[in-house]
Amino acid sequence: MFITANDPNRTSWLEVENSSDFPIQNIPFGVFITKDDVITIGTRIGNFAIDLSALQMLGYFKDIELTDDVFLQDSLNDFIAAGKKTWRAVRNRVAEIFDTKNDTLKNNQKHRDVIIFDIKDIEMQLPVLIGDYTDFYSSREHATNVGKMFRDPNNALLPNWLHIPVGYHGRSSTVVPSGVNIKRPMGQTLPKGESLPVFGPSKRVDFELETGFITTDGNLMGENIPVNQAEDYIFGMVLLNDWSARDIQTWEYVPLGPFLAKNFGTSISPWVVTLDALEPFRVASPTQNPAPLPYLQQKGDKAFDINLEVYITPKNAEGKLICQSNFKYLYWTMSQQLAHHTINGCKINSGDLMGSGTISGTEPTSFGSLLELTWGGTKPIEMPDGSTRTFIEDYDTITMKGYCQNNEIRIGFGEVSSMLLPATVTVK
Ligand SMILES: O=C(O)/C=C/C(=O)CC(=O)CC(=O)O
Ligand SMILES: [Ca+2]
Ligand SMILES: [Mg+2]
Repeated sequence: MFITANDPNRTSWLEVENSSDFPIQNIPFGVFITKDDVITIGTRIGNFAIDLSALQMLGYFKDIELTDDVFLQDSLNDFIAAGKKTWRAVRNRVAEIFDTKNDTLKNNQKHRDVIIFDIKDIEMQLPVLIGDYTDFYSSREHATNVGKMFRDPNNALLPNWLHIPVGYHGRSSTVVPSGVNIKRPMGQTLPKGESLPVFGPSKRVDFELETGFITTDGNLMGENIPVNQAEDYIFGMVLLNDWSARDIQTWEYVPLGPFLAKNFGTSISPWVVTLDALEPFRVASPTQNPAPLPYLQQKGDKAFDINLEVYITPKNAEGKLICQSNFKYLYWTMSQQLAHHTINGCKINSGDLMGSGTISGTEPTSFGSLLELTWGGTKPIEMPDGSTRTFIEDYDTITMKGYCQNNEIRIGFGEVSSMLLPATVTVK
């Protein structure tokens, strides 16, 4: 089916500012609650949230094969399970309904009243019920920087890294949407020069600039998803902040990898931007040398040109843009990550979340974590209020933004923005 929703010349009868991340060509999916406490699946155009369950009930999706109440849900899981043809049909239809040339809904005030909400009048929720969360480690620059600091500056990249999209299984219970604040974790750390650990609040809380992709059911247990079909099983992408406690991490990670340093909070942006919407921004990923094993060899361009930004904002003070990176820098693609994840027969479900791994580029201003930006805390960042940062302070807000832009359209993700709260000691 043709992706008519991507027509760059289409305009909407809903007002959309030029700088908006959500023109009529985006049509992301999310879950929101209205002032009347109705929870529903919706989309967004400009600063308007659109209730898809109301559109379905009022007959606007009549000829699309959909189960009853598929949008009157508190998660996207069932809709995602319906598969790519259905997502595409719904996006195409939403584009038609809100097209300037179509005045059916435009002229029906009764329908408009129950379908369209000002974005200020709704509250975004976690878009999916996340069964499993996996986090990859796919930026060569990030892996090299961390390897230099944590291990051996002369052999920064471990020998498996150029052959395997390395990852670890994370924890879905603490994945939260933008706006939910994160508490500084307590834990064990090994003070410098000591041989015994101490217990207390982490002193090195960090962010990791990542994106995440959300899957649909693609395989049975014991089967794999081939690399060149993997995109059929990717519903869409979000921005992701993998909050990380570096002091807890360095002490605990040997030999099984991150554990408590990374499962106290993972924040995601609430609107899932479909791969279909990102199609105009498809680009090549970095050349891979050595060539990966055949099951990881992909045909065609599998990366997307997504500009990424990170801001740090102290309480009641001016914020600062501290990182500018791009999704296209990643060495391993989402297709390779999904193919690798399933090559042993691991089952992927509708609503699983896969983190890209920290997205760093070659320039120091493109490093995707404070660990790298301040080089292990040795190069503090100056803030507009005169204070400095090595790691995140209590009441700092971390905001990540992401958008694609060409000379015709802008497709964005909005933001993921959350504050770090002080630790509370719950263990006596
Ligand atoms: O190299 C290590 O020991 C650990 C690296 C990380 O902290 C990275 C991680 O969570 C994966 C990523 O975001 O790239
Ligand atoms: Ca990470
Ligand atoms: Mg995390």
